[in-house]
Amino acid sequence: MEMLHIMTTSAMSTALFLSFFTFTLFFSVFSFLLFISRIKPWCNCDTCRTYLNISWIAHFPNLCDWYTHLLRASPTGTIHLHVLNNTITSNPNNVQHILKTKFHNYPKGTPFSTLLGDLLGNGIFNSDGHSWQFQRKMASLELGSVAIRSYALQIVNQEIQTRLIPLLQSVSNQQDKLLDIQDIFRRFSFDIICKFSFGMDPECLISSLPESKLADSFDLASKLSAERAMSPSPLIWKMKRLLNIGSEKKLKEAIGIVDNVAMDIIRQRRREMMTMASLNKSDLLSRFMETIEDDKYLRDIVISFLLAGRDTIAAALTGFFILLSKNPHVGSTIRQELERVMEADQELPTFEQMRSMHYLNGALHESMRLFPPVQFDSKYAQEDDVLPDGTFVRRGSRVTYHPYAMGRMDTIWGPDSDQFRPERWLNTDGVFVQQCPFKYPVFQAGVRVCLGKDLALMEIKSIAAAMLRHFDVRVVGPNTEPCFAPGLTATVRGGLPVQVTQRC
Ligand code: HEM
Repeated sequence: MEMLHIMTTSAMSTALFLSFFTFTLFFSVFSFLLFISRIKPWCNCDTCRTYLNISWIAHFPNLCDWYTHLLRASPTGTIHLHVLNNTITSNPNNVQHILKTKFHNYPKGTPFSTLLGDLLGNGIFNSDGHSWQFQRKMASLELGSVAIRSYALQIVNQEIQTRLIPLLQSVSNQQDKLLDIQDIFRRFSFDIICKFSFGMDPECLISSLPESKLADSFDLASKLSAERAMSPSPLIWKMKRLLNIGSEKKLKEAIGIVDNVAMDIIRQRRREMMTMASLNKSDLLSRFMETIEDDKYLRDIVISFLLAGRDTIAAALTGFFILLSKNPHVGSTIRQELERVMEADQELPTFEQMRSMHYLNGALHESMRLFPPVQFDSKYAQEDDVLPDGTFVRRGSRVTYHPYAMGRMDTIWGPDSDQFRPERWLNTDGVFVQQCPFKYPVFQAGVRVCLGKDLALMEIKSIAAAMLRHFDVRVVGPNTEPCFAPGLTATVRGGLPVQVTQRC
């Protein structure tokens, strides 16, 4: 009887496995046919051919430079990559249409959320509809509060004073000592965003510059998730994930490490909250914990913040120092402003002082115009639509707005669009004037505009002020015309070596 039971169970498992396998196979073939019927992998037009045989590389350092060239030449500021089923636009009216007027027709969509789903789960960055609305409401309340802004300023200042400045001092005035400043900014911003989100210090910027298992696993997981998008068909990475092989195996392991750290912190915080009723922590996790009971959901929310607030800041600072190195007069003008606004013995600016640094603000906005941290961003059309420039968008197709190209369009910024000119952002009284966000969607724009913009600008201004007051930073080597590595945010391939000299 026992034997019969075991045999029946085993036969049932085999049958189940076979049905699952057959279903997966049929589903895969069906999806593949659907996929090739929607996109045109065989398109022979000039643009698609150049994309497929990568011949753009002979003339442009980066894919985004080639797109910029095509978008500049297009009378509507819009192009179509048939093989990717992707409409790419640099037209501000189209951007306003996608991000605001017809927002509901252009969600992130399942193709995007599936790519990042294993890492981000249902976090704000990766969700649409009710889940997104709920998180957006909560996050904007929290991020808008005075308490959290002061907490953020306090952790930024502490990291600058106790880690960044001592580290730069230790390498300064040594002709043969080069520092990868991009790596330093990534370490800095990872420490900050972990403290801000989890109340946990990963100590990435301590003087020995240690390897951090969490930072490395998080990097690897973001990189491999983004690389899924480069796979010729989603079926390939999905199959690798099913079989747990190659890059998907590595991705699973990296996410496992991130998950373990995150869940340990969450459990530990719950215990602290239960045992110490008066525990008064200011980080986002503690604040969200008061409303959300599901620990997995909490993990997803906080991990989205790590992604949103880490590489973006490092990319913004890296671009800024590349441009300062080529335009030293801008650095001198910022220093004059710092001297005017701050006390002689003052280490770091206050919120009020930052608000009155109009030239610095202009210089930062100008550098993100030329080197936006998020170079492009895609949505998926839910229904057929026509963009304001007359471009037809088919249901289910991808639509991309391109801040990198938009920052380099003469039609938007005038014939000197390729020049780094902070004055562009100032009125005749020298006061900073915001540009239309649909012309400058560096922080996105419209309904899903970045929630961390003010915090980001505070962090970047604090670091820029501290570094410019104390040091001269000179980029060494060819990276003043950077080559970017593929990924979700702009990362200079091979890092950014600089020489640091302490100012008297
Ligand atoms: C220079 C720095 C930053 C830039 C350029 C930037 C840019 C962006 C962009 C382009 C998006 C839209 C992404 C998308 O929907 O695919 C976004 C969303 C978001 N950002 Fe930022 N960001 C920066 C810093 C930060 C920081 C420091 C935080 C958090 C403390 C943050 C929090 C968020 C959040 C929560 C969203 C999602 C908003 C939503 O979907 O409703 N960002 N950001």
